[in-house]
Amino acid sequence: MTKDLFDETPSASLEQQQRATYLRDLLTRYNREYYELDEPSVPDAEYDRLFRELQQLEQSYPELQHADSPTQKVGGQALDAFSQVTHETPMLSLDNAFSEDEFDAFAKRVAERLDSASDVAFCCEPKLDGAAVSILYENGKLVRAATRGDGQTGEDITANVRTIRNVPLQLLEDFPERLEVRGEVFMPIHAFEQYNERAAAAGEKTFANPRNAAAGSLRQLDSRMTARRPLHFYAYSMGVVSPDADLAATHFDRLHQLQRWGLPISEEIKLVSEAAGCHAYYQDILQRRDSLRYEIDGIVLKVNSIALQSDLGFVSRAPRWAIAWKFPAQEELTVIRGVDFQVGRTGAITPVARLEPVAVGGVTVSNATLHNADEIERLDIRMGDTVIIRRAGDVIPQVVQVVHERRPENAEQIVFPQHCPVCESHIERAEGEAVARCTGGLICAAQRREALKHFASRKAMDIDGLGDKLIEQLVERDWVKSPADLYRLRVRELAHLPRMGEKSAEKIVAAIAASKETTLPRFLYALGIREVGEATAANLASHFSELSLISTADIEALEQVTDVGGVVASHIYQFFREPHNQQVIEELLELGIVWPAVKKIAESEATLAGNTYVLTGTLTQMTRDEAKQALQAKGAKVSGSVSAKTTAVIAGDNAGSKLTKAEQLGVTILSEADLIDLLK
Ligand SMILES: NC(=O)c1ccc[n+]([C@@H]2O[C@H](COP(=O)([O-])OP(=O)(O)OC[C@H]3O[C@@H](n4cnc5c(N)ncnc54)[C@H](O)[C@@H]3O)[C@@H](O)[C@H]2O)c1
Ligand SMILES: [Zn+2]
Repeated sequence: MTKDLFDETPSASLEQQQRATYLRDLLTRYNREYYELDEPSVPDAEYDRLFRELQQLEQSYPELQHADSPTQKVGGQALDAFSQVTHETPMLSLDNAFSEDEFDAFAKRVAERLDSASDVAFCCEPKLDGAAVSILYENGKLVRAATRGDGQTGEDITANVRTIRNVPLQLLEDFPERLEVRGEVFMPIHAFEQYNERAAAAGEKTFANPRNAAAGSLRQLDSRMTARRPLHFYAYSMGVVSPDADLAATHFDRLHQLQRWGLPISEEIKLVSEAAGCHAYYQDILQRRDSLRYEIDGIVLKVNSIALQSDLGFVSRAPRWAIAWKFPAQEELTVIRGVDFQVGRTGAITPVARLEPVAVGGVTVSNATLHNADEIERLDIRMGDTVIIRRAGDVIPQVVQVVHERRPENAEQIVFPQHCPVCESHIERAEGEAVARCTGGLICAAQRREALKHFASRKAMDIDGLGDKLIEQLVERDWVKSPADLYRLRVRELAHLPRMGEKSAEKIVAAIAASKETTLPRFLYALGIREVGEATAANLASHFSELSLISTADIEALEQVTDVGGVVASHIYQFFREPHNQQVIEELLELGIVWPAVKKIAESEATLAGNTYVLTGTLTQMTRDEAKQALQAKGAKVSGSVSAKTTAVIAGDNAGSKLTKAEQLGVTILSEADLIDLLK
């Protein structure tokens, strides 16, 4: 194709025309999702990039310009479900700057247009990330509130805005007869987190970010729903005001006028005397971004003089006298390349997504937590998916949602492993629990530290002087990999550790050796089997009396033990099925761990075998513990809760709810005297 040398405006290629149409359609759909449904499918950063691209195409090729292009419009349509409000003056959007250069270009344009020799003062404000509202006061009373809608027509949300606690229903003295206030409704971060936690627990819909939460809450059809959402409001400008009102001549002063009339404004608003001051403001707020109570996506800089604002005027969708200087995006698009399964210090398995590295919130992120198997299912994530990831503040990056339309064909399902990636032990997930865990508590390198601390602790093997710090040193040096290795430590080695002399090393080795003489309950407890505390360990010991009987018992047999339910029984069962755990136990026994035999009840003495008792209230002849031991010595089970399986409830003085429950279930009730008879 030959190019006409005299034609100054080149014409768009077919490809560019198609691209422009594609972008217009796509952005129109994204607008609908964002403004009308409060459910965007891509992050703002992606929207902004596509918007820019379309803007640039339209600028380079004027024939591509369209009156109904998203670049010429504000917001989205008002929903029919609300009655509509026509704005007396349009509610506009803001132009964006994404870099210092872009801000400087804006400041230069302003100066040139104003032909001003002197510096222009700017009012600097945080750009709150919520939803714009217009609130009308007549004779000081709140009479109407509306969303921005498409800028011309918004939705009547008066009832909802009335529920926002810091929006005054009545203005304070001196107010103009008629006053329209414009500002942002947003949800403070901690309120957003609390809201989501509660919604998730109740199985309700959660919001991806505080902006969607605010916009969605504001447009509830039932204002009682809005009232339950912790929304907040800050005013940022005046709309129409009675002509006779005595208004200040600058934007900054007008904001403080609003404040005097009782309207809340942000505490971060600042006046600077020239464009350079905006740079410092940007840096200052950016640095403090993560410590603010609310989310902001940038700052807004406005020419302070109202007269100069009028001189500058507007373009189709935004004023020429203001700009939004955006911060690095906190949400971005990226692709899931793989999933790693990390093992935490307590054996919890956390799936972590490996991402195509992407800049979010000012840093490059290449991992994001997926929390657990439920979360993978809830998000419906597959390998190769394009996802929105979010990194706000110091919080670990999260995957917020999958962009389903970008899923590649044959995207593979993420399979949760059956075996620990660190030690290859079996992974188990208790019923009703979100977290899956490695069962190799004794040998898993990932859990070593915690397992050893527990093993040595006072109520377990009670090893004097083997504190947390020392254990950490031993683990770091790889001297101790399992509890058995503790008994192989030598004075010579230990004495090499920093701040450890020969004397203290000797003491510790002696203390470790002394711990070999223990009791079966202590030893069981020291193994760190999930949910096996001291009491359960003691019950196990007295029920089975021998370790080999416990380690080979099936779940049914384990459930016979006092206070051992299905979940605990399966933890115990799994633990002893793990070959690594068996091996460590064998080593420990070979290294000389011993305990006095637990007296097995002779069958002739087990007169109460098969019976389950519950003790409640205060006994006078003995303590409850003594009663319990006496019953157990006769082969009975003693349980903490009453059920239909309970043989009898033994009620002392002031027995409470357990007695009531027994009565309800028709369980036999015995007195202390009956108990004494029973024990004879
Ligand atoms: N993810 C998506 O699919 C999607 C779709 C549409 C729009 N968007 C996002 O929304 C942006 C466009 O939205 P917009 O037209 O509301 O513009 P904007 O959010 O860029 O700026 C205008 C808005 O800023 C708000 N604002 C906050 N603090 C302010 C202050 N101190 N002074 C004045 N205004 C203040 C007001 O609500 C105002 O309407 C896009 O840049 C994009 O990030 C995203
Ligand atoms: Zn493991």
